Amino acid sequence: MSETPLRLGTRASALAVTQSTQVAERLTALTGVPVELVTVSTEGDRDQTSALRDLGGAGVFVAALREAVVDGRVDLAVHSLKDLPTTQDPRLALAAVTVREDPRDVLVARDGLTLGELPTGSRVGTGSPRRESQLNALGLGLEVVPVRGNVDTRLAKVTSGDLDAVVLARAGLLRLGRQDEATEVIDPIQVLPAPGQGALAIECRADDDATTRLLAVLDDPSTRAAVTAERSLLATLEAGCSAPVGALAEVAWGDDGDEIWLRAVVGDQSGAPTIRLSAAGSLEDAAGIGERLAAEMLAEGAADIVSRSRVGSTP
Ligand SMILES: NCc1[nH]cc(CCC(=O)O)c1CC(=O)O
Repeated sequence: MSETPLRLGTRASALAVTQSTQVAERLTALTGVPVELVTVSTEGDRDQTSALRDLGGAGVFVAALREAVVDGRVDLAVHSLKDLPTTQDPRLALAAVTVREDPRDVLVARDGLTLGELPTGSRVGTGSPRRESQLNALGLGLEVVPVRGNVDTRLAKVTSGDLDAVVLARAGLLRLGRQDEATEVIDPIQVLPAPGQGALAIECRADDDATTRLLAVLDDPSTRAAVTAERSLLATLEAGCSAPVGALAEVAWGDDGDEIWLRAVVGDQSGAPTIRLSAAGSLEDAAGIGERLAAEMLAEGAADIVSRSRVGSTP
């Protein structure tokens, strides 16, 4: 092919490279346009010791990639949608939301154990306030231990005996071909995933019409509607990725066409009761469903919980 390749910016982690490669190959297969990967290093990758919330949340992974797109070093970037802030950067277009992978969390425990089989006092690793609060709410007496690092580092903590278990996104394990290491797929009735979990977001410059049009072939409208409901809930709660908020929207065929069913949880790390609610509506009203459910949660006291989880003074 003689065409100039599109430059796709990616982080260097195994998961980022895998998902960027999968998107690049699919884009080339569907459009014939060649794509080359360009590695961009981010503060979240360089600093492995600080807790994520001290670095400013998972948004640090996204910021450096976005800068590379904005200043033209690359033409597009692939993000895990759950890591994207809910405020859209006006310099960028969310050109595609890919078909969602399994959005659920999994447990990877020693000796093939499930959550219900882990003895009281078991050490379960997660750096996510959302996972921590929901695990605590199960009342199993688990000790939640903060962990950071890429998927491989976290899995190694179980193999080495450092931890009894870790909780991870199933989507990440599936993309890396390591899904068989999970010992339980956690039912969302127990632990709701992060808004956007399992979907990929593809961004390009807002003024780059040619790339925007090209990337549209990767967009999945029903995934986009589901994550729109989840992310509008998160935005209305004024919560970010470091808040103990889980949400899952599912699209199903109903009497009046496609319908969205949205479930959400606002948990509390200090042991206050969690708030769990759900709502349903039409696909076209995805954003409205999220906003109204968030308003209901705020009326039940979610505002206090969310504001206590905020990083420093950032809004
Ligand atoms: N928190 C980091 C992160 N961001 C995206 C994924 C992979 C899953 C996805 O694409 O949603 C992960 C790993 C994890 O949570 O286990």
